[in-house]
Amino acid sequence: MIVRAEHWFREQPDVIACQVGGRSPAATTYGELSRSVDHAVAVLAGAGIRPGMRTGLLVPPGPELGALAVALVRLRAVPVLVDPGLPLGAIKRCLRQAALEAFVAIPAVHLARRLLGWAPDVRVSVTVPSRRALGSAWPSGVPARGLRPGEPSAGPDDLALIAYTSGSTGPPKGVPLRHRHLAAQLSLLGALGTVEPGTPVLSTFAPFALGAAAFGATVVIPDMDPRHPVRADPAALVADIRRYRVAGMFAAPALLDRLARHCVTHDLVLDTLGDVVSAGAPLPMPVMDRLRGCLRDDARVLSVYGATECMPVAAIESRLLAEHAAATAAGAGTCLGPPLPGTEVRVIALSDDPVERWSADLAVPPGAIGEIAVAAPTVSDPYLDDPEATALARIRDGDRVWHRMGDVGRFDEQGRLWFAGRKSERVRTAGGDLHTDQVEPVFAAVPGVRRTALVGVGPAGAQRPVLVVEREPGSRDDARVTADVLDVAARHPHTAGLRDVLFHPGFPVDARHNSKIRRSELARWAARRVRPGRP
Ligand SMILES: Nc1ncnc2c1ncn2[C@@H]1O[C@H](COP(=O)(O)OP(=O)(O)OP(=O)(O)O)[C@@H](O)[C@H]1O
Repeated sequence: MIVRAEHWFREQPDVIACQVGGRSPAATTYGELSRSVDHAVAVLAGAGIRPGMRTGLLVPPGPELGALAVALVRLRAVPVLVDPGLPLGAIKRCLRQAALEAFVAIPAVHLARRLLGWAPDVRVSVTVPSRRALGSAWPSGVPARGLRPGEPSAGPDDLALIAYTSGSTGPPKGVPLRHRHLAAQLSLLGALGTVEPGTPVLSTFAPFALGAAAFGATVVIPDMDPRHPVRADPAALVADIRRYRVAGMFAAPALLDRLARHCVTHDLVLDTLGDVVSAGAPLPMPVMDRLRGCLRDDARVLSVYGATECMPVAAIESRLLAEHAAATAAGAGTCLGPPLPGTEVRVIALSDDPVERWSADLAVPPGAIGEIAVAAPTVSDPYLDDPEATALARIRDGDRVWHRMGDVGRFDEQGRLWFAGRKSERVRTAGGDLHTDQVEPVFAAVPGVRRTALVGVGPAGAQRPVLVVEREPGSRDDARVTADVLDVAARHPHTAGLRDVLFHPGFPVDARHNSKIRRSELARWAARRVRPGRP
């Protein structure tokens, strides 16, 4: 990754690497970024950052973050990236688990660290002034000492960074990624053809922005609070997309929906956008349709499937997704597309127990539903300091390792993978398991329904399925929506047993993408409103 970024410093010094959008725009070229990296290397090394040091990096998206990330990698330190939108207690837990030795952050984060007792063992602390150019605003008086000539750069097996899962089904888990994992991610991202040198790409997710810079793109950073991506102002996003002639965009489904709704209301077409990448959760069919309506006819919308532990696994373009719309609406799940090159996917029997070693009898018959398992060069190291979670997620197979995605899915006859829901969120009724993504899309077209979440109330094996509905703003009354939902439910064998419909004002969602519904939380909420078991 570092090698690739350095390549663009030399190759296209005058091309804009980072364009901060919004009301205080600022552009940084690759040449300027290169000088910022040199400066940051000198400052970080002078402050005492050494190879292998785990370094919390809590700096908002922008050229500073880019320069610091490259500088840390050049110093062979290990950046630790934590989602800023997590609850404070979860941030503390992540930082403690990472056993940080150094901390690079903006003043507000340093203040929080001191007040809340985050990362008490940190020996090196570096403050980055908020939203200012590194070169001018960096504290002076620090002994500048860069890399000594001949110092080795990071190799493929060296630890590159520590990321965290988004924590939508439990506490976030630490994911150590080596340089070879990142290289494999970038090569698959490159093959998707969405990021080109010098092309303006807008990203609402910092790691994708860093990845785009590795391709020499002009990364447009919108003025938004990274703690709440879904609250980003769609009018400001549209303004950035137009002003900087953005050709590619990365955003999670919930934010794409917000953007598309704004465009529909104001009759806008985003005619510079040729490529939109969505990831983090299924791209619901109504969202995809709405989004397509705001793009050029030849624009591509790619829904990418993967996880922090192995990204990307599969991808599907909206036209192919649309071909499966009827199947999805009938309860087949969401098509994820074929596995990407070099990524082997198998479907194994559903179980909540660890599986130590691979054996042939783990695989389900072709087409049957089970847990999605992946073996690929992108599969990360075991979880940080969490042998229990690792045992539940990894299967050894000679010199390979299978990563259990914790997702339920299947293959179709064309070798395409389908998503049925998350394993831990399946609803276990007396009549068998119900999978959330085979149920919720059935109700996507019911008037007044914005989205739904299937949850179970009661003990596993005797759970009562409850459909929780989030209404369209200003929509019809509850009784009519309920009647329509139950009417649609009665038309499909797998939903015919549904009796309970509840209305919720706003679903709890994950901190990173604000797109994954936190169904375990909704299940507790529902349990207070319906009686368990059959009436
Ligand atoms: N295109 C997609 N379609 C369907 N689901 C997706 C897609 N992209 C990502 N996901 C979901 O996101 C999951 C990966 O999310 P991530 O790595 O951010 O953490 P998480 O698994 O949600 O976190 P935790 O394990 O802490 O709950 C996948 O396993 C899958 O459930």
